[in-house]
Amino acid sequence: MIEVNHLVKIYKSKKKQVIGVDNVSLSIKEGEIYGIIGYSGAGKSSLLRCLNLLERPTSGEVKIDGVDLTALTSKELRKARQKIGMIFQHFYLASSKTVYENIAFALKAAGKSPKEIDKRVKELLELVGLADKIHQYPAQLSGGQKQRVGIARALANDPKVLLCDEATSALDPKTTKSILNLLKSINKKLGLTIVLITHEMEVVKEICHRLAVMQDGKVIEEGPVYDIFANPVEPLTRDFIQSVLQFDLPQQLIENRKGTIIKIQFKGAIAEESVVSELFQTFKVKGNILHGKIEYIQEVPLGIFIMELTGEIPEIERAIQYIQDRTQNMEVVEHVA
Ligand SMILES: Nc1ncnc2c1ncn2[C@@H]1O[C@H](COP(=O)(O)OP(=O)(O)OP(=O)(O)O)[C@@H](O)[C@H]1O
Repeated sequence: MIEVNHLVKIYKSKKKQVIGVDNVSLSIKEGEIYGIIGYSGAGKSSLLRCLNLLERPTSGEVKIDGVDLTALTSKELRKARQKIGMIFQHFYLASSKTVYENIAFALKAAGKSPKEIDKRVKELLELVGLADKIHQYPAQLSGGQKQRVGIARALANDPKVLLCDEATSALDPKTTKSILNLLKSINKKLGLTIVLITHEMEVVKEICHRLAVMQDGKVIEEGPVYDIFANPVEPLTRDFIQSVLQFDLPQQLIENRKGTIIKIQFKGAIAEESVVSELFQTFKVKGNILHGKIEYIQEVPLGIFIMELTGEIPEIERAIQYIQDRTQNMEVVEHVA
């Protein structure tokens, strides 16, 4: 659906040049929600804006449905852009126009008749749950409602792709969740491909299928969200995951313990099995859970437990082997002989 090949974006001024995107190649599948995460200045906006050529890449290709956007004439590009909707952190609604007029504007620009426009605006407002706000002005709406208008406007001309530029960053957590749920349901209902940039792992965890982590203009890690949560490779990726799943115990707490401290990660179906309770039935060890959490990522459980085991050393060793065999993912944090 979206192919990005060796994309480079360099901003040049008289005095210096800044690299926004540094040789990024990506492939985003049709119907997928694809997240791009990174700290401020990592190059997320530059990359996203190159996907619809709001920024023209310095070099490289952006193909949507096999068509290289960088090779189109401006007329062809205007047409191609109708298939790529975009929503923004600060909504960018026209303050002097009603909700109806804000959405109708996008349809008028695409040459639709007044009758078609009327029908479509009403359909879109139903879809985003704002039918009762049709004649309100943006100033009369909450942030979440404004973003719903932004989404309706972006969907007006039946795009195949929706680009979301920090679409929930200006919203409180509850409103963020409701906008993410709306995006999720649109993705399912319309089969829309969604690309979103964010600096919040919580957003990624909530709705993305795949993820790219950006740093200094480069994609440093990429893959299915579950796999990245379960096995982050790069330190920056671990940092982002820590913000959602606190895996580590304070060193002071570990130092005050007398037993062997182990960290177990349960992935997928095993997270729902009774490995821990079977452990205590099978071996003469005592266990003290110091930390435990199960998160659901794409509805698949990912569990983390940090436990202190006490008892005879050979029995602890057998217990550790048992957990290792069952989970294939266990680490001894502190071994106390
Ligand atoms: N129009 C521009 N002119 C010059 N430099 C730019 C321009 N836009 C972005 N940059 C630079 O490119 C780099 C990447 O910026 P970009 O906005 O893409 O990052 P980001 O990850 O989206 O950050 P943020 O989350 O703060 O928006 C930064 O060093 C930035 O200063």
